[in-house]
Formats: sequence, structure tokens, C-alpha cells
Amino acid sequence: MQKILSGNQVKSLDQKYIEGEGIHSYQLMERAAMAFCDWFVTMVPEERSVSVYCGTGNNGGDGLAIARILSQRGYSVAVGHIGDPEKGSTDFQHNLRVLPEKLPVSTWKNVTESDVLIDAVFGVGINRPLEGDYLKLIQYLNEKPALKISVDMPSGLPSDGPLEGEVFRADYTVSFQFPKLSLLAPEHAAYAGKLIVRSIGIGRSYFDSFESNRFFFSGENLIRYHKKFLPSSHKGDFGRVVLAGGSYGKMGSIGLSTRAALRTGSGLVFCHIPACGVEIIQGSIPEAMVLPPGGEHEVGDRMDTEGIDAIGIGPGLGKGENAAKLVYQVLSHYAGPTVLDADAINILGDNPAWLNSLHANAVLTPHLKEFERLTGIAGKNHFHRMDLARDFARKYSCTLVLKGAFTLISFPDGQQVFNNSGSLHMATGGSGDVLTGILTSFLGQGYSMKNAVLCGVFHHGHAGELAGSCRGRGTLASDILEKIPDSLLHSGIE
Ligand SMILES: NC(=O)C1=CN([C@@H]2O[C@H](COP(=O)(O)OP(=O)(O)OC[C@H]3O[C@@H](n4cnc5c(N)ncnc54)[C@H](OP(=O)(O)O)[C@@H]3O)[C@@H](O)[C@H]2O)[C@@H](O)CC1
Ligand SMILES: [K+]
Repeated sequence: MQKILSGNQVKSLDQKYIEGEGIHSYQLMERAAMAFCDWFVTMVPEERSVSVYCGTGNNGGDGLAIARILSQRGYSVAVGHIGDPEKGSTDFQHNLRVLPEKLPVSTWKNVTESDVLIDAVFGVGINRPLEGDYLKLIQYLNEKPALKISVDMPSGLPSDGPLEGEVFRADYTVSFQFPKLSLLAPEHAAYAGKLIVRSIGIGRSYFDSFESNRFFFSGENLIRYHKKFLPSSHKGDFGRVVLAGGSYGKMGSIGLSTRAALRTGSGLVFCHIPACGVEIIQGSIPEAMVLPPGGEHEVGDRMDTEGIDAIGIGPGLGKGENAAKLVYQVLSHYAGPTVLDADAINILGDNPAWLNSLHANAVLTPHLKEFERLTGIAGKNHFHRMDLARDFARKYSCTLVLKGAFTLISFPDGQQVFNNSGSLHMATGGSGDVLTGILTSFLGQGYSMKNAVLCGVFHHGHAGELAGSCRGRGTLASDILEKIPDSLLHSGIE
């Protein structure tokens, strides 16, 4: 996992690395520019004209190096600068000196129209809202219909906090080494565009001395977090799990969780559902078993948890009297791994005193709205929500999975992990029910909470990407769960 540092820490990290490796700072800048260009050439055909807009700090220095490399690779490139080049940073000036003579350089106002705009005005050094000429430049660029790409950060966006004022609206942001925190906030997605993270070769050991409890997870070494099974393993070893939920008219949700648990490899999957759902579930999922139903249209108010390895509760549950009693029973009488989702979370929000029954084996999977109902606090922005999520997991010693683009996992020890898998096509009804089934399955198979959640959230997103690449906007939650086995196989999990 990659540690996320603040914008202020970036400078010291770079300094430490440069000293540690005995290289010059312009060499690190060259690597950043090279990483950008290696990605760029896979995206943009050579016939497209390119303008690079450069500030006079190191972000602008990156921009100049990018302009040089792209021109060497056959693109027609122009540079537009803003600010006084004479007062530019040392590495900006170095890159200005080594620009090829044929490459046109002028103030930004004199650059002609081109197909692609590269924004290298400000990176992590931004420390106040844009004004004057800088504001005019960004407003002018935002009006252009060209393909827009930001270097490290969209100019105007602070690296670790909410935006104030105008920001460059990128289609893509190529961020170096790790994503800067504010690129992960949903409210900044319209400025960051699609996030690309490229390594500039700074080894993990250089991050050790920097304080940060936030990490970015792209599924690297995923196999390490998975449990190994033996050829002699039998279905009991793969866990006995219960998915509890469903109500009249909402049986599909618990069906999706159940199928997802089966596709994730659970040995035995039981459903605790109302009587009205028995035929539906048994007819559609022959591999699942149904526990004796409690109510006609609603779940029973308790269930037998003897010999059960994990419980997932909430999808389609409703908020009736039995449903609430069942949530209470599971929380207060079952100490095993428990996934609480959807209406189970809403019920907890209505009964805040029950939160004290949460425990280290419990994981909650709210989306933003459910999280708001759970805490009773409407986060001011995503930075506030990140803190609220961290504090919630610490306070109740549980794990919290805040769903969305870059799903945020908060562990009881204060660590937070942003997940990098997933696609926009997962914003469809039932997608969350699939996650509940996956998490319940891994927990039932005996994974630790941390490993179950990292693997579960990653594969859920990856299965969503695979489904989205076949079905696009027509992706259904059932398409996502059908791709779980492919995602597992892709990571080398048999
Ligand atoms: N070796 C490295 O460090 C590497 C760094 N790399 C690259 O460097 C980038 C960071 O570079 P940077 O630190 O020079 O900051 P940058 O964002 O270019 O800003 C420059 C200056 O602008 C000023 N300023 C701020 N806000 C302003 C405003 N609203 N309006 C007007 N001026 C404003 C402020 O100076 P001030 O005015 O406060 O004195 C600030 O210092 C990083 O994102 C990555 O792209 C990579 O090459 C890898 C190696
Ligand atoms: K930039």
C-alpha cells in the first residue's frame, strides 16, 4: 500500500530522496516528466497539437520538461508561460535553458489554439486562491473544448483541503508517486477528471519517516492478503455464512448478496429471509439454503447463529419491528464476524445507543447518505467526512467502509485506506448488496477483518471494472457479481 503524504511533506520527501540517492533534483523532475510522457503517448495520437501552460515553480518545470520530451517524440508542441521566468525555480530555469530552439515559447496570451492543453501552472505548491492573470488564464483554458490534462494536480486545487475559487477542469490528472489527498474527494472529481498515478521511483522506505495514517491501495501484492486453501479442503473449510435481509418487494437485494457470497467461494450459504421470499430465493439460487423463516413479509426477530462463521445483515431488510430486533440480537449476541449494510445501518442510526454493541469483528458499509444517517452529522466536505469516518471506527472499535469512488476503509487503529479499483458503471442499484456478500464470504472463510475488507473492497471494484468493460452503462449488479471469479483468477486466486 502506498502512503499518502500532505503537499507540505512532498518537498521534504523529495529532498530526502535526492540526498539519499545522490541525484540532482532536476533528475527527479526528469523522471516525473518521463512518467507523464510515457502515459501521454498511449493516450494521444502524434498528429495532435499540444500546448503546455507553465507556471514558474517546479510544476512549471515539469511542464517544460514534458514539452521538450513530447516534441522529441514527434508532437507539435508550444509552451505558454505565466509569471516571470527570470524568477522561476532553479529546476524551472534549468528546463527552460535546455528547451530545443525550434520549440515556440511565449507568454500564455500568445499561444495559438491546439488539440491538447497540458496544465503545469501549479502543483502541490498552491497556497492561495487564484487571482489576477492566473485566474484569467485558468478561466480562459476552462472555456476551451480541447482535451485537458493536469500535471500532478489541477491548478488551483489545494493538495489537502477543499477548493476555494476557480480550478482547472482536467479530463485527466497524472499525479506523481501517490495521489494527493484532495484528488480523492468526490466533490473534486469534476476538476481532477480521471486519476492516473505514476511512480517516479521513490522507494517505500523513504516514506517511513513521514507521519500519515492514510494509504492508497491499488491491489498490489493482493495475493498476500488472501488465504491459501489446501487441495484437501472441503466445503466446511470455506465457511458457513448467513445473509439476513429481504422484505416484501425487496427480495432482490438479499438474493444479490447471497449469489455474491457463493461466487466469492463460500462453502455453505444460508439465507434468513421472510416467508414470502422463500420460493423466490430457492427458485433462483439453488445453491443457497433457506433458514426457517420468521415473519411472512418481514424477517424473523431472531435467528439461530450456532455454528455460523459470519453474518451479513441489512440488504432489503426494511426497518420494521422484527428487522430492528434482529439487528439488535445479532449485534448483542453474536460475537463473530458481522457485516452491517443498508437498513441494518439505518436501524443503527435510529438507535444510537446500540452503537456501543459494535465490536472488532463488525464492519459497516454505508454509502455517503447512510453514513450521514448513522452519525447524524452532514459532513461539511469530504475531508470532514474522512475525519468523521476515522473517529467513528476508533470510537466503536469497528471497521467502516465508506462506499463511493475511491471507497474509504477506516480501521479501529486509525488507519485509513482508499481503494483504487472500481468504475462509474458500478453506480447502479444492488452494487452495494454485492459487496455485502463478498465481505461476508471472505470473513466466513476465516480471513482476518483487515484482509477480508481489503480483498473484498478491491475485488468488488475490480469485478465492477470487468463488468463495466463488457456492459458499459447497461451494467447490472448481477453482472458485477458474475465477474467476481474472473477478478479472483486475475489475481492468481484459484
Ligand atoms: N523535486 C521536487 O520537489 C519535485 C516536484 N515535482 C513537481 O513540483 C510541484 C511542486 O512544485 P513547487 O513546490 O515549486 O510548487 P508549485 O505548485 O509549482 O507552485 C510554485 C509557487 O507558486 C506560488 N503560488 C502558490 N499559490 C499561488 C497563487 N494562487 N498565485 C500565485 N502564486 C502562487 C508559491 O510561491 P509563493 O508565491 O507562495 O512564494 C509556490 O511555491 C509538484 O506538484 C510536482 O509537479 C516533480 O517534478 C517531482 C520532483
Ligand atoms: K498542474
